[in-house]
Amino acid sequence: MPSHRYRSAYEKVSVPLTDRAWPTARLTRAPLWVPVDLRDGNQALAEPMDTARKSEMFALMLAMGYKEIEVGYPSASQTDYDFVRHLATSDTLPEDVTVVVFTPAKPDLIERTFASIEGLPRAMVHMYTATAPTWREVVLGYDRDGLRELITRNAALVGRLADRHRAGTVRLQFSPEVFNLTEPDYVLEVCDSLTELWDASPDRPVVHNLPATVEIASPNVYADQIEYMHRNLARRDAVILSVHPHNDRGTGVACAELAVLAGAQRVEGCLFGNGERTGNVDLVTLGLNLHAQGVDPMIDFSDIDEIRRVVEHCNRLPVHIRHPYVGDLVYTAFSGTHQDAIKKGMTHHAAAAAAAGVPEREHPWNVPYLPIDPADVGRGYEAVIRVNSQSGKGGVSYLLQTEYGLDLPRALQPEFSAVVQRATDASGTEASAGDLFALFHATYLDPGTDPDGAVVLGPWSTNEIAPGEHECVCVLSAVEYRGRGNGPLSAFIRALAEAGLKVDVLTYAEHAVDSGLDSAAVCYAECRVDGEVSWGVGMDTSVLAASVRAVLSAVNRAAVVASS
Ligand SMILES: CC(=O)SCCNC(=O)CCNC(=O)[C@H](O)C(C)(C)COP(=O)(O)OP(=O)(O)OC[C@H]1O[C@@H](n2cnc3c(N)ncnc32)[C@H](O)[C@@H]1OP(=O)(O)O
Ligand SMILES: CC(C)C(=O)C(=O)O
Ligand SMILES: [Mg+2]
Repeated sequence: MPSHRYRSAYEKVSVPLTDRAWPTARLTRAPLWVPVDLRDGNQALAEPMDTARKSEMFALMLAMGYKEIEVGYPSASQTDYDFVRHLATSDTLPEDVTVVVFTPAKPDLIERTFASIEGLPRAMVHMYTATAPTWREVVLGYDRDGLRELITRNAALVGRLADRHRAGTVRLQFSPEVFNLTEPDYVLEVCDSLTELWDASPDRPVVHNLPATVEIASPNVYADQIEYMHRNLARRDAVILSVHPHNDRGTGVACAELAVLAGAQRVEGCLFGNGERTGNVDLVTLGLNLHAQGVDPMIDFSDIDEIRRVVEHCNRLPVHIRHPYVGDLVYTAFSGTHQDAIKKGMTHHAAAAAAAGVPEREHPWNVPYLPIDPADVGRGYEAVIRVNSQSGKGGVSYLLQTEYGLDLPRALQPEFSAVVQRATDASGTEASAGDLFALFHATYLDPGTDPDGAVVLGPWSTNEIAPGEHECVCVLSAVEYRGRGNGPLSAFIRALAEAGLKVDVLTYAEHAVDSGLDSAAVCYAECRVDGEVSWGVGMDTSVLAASVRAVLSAVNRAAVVASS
């Protein structure tokens, strides 16, 4: 790899900060969130959104609770211009929502931008110019002074046009694009001059938005850059310090979080991280990271699948199945030890909530391997555990319990899990809950084994012939037998002995499959049959019939176990 062609970030940016405070700060409340999907996300799409898709995405953002939304670059395209006009003329903008429009520092484009917002009750005009050395010299063709002069000249125009609108209805924002590669003293100089020019005050604050336009350094470097600005910006109480991370190094979320620790009050990003190249920072992950720390993100993520559906439709891009908080697989465990821990954690959670007398949805969440309760974002538990050849007894028994009401005794779980493992190893595929039940049925409830060797139960009955003495009469493989015992099941076991089958019941368990009088009972019996130990299971609406079938199942399975 020709790594020598690249320079360390520490050589490119040097921040004069030594006593940084961000490492010990805490995230205690949500910053102001500004989705920029309709501008930055949109400019990165192969097929930019038309008015219908823009409207759908905008409606989603309103429903989620965003209060500032960047809606476009109206001087760049007719679609964006028309969308802003639509908002200005439709009179549907909620009173607590401000739209942001984006413009470069070019007089004709600034004027068109202001034309687009005519009639809007509130708007923020966001002017940007790249300030980093390579952009100054190679792209724009200015030195430091020349570029500052261009910025202030165009900012003055922005200020004059804003003043022509009804007082206080237009707020102003500036972004020194590629802030993260710009000399800190130069950014301060430029931002401070605009704060003064626009006469910002605490009740009319300016937004200075400091983008990591192309992420080039580890998040601690960005945090240092933001803390330096936070401490040194003039009229700090008249400035809203905003950040705009991209994700080129895959650390956009970390940059945003550390930037907030370092003093940022506002974060721009996109839903599920759409945006130029590797994307803008993901506002959904940021919001739900706060939620998972006990901090209200002030955004409604309670139906995350619907949010994803709208975003995928509007962007015409899929969200990855492993995307944090929303991917199809992010609340799913395939591996055995994770499933075991989740099953125990869920059971413990339900019991702890019941003991505390609160609904499960209100009780503090502490389930291994699941950072949040999937129900918080509208996801069900059914997909939490899925079974393949990497799975163990915990997952298999969890699915049989949650989907079919079968509470397998602990000692039976490893045996059935081995049966599942053989099947999934052989198929190489996942086994659904339905597949598991079919396998369970075929293994225990209807073994359908060697018809010659199997004991077939014909008509049978039991009677209490004297207090505490029961008789069983049964047909076993077409021959009638009788047996007596102190209960109906022991009478049946004696009848089996008459047929030459010596059976001892070692473990016995039973439960109703559902609640209610008509519910089926399931019985599990671990038996020693002529020296061979095996499990049998029976299911019937009568508990006695289920127990007789369980013992017979153990008898027939013992023959299979002995011959295998
Ligand atoms: C980091 C960001 O996301 S920045 C936003 C980028 N978004 C977009 O570019 C999407 C929309 N853009 C467009 O549709 C077009 O670029 C337009 C309509 C705005 C302009 O198109 P054109 O007039 O054809 O210019 P083009 O984009 O090719 O070139 C940019 C020109 O503006 C200059 N420029 C670029 N940014 C700025 C700025 N912020 N302020 C002032 N001038 C700028 C460049 O130096 C270049 O000038 P030159 O023609 O003298 O060399
Ligand atoms: C805020 C603007 C200029 C931007 O999208 C960026 O720098 O990434
Ligand atoms: Mg950007």
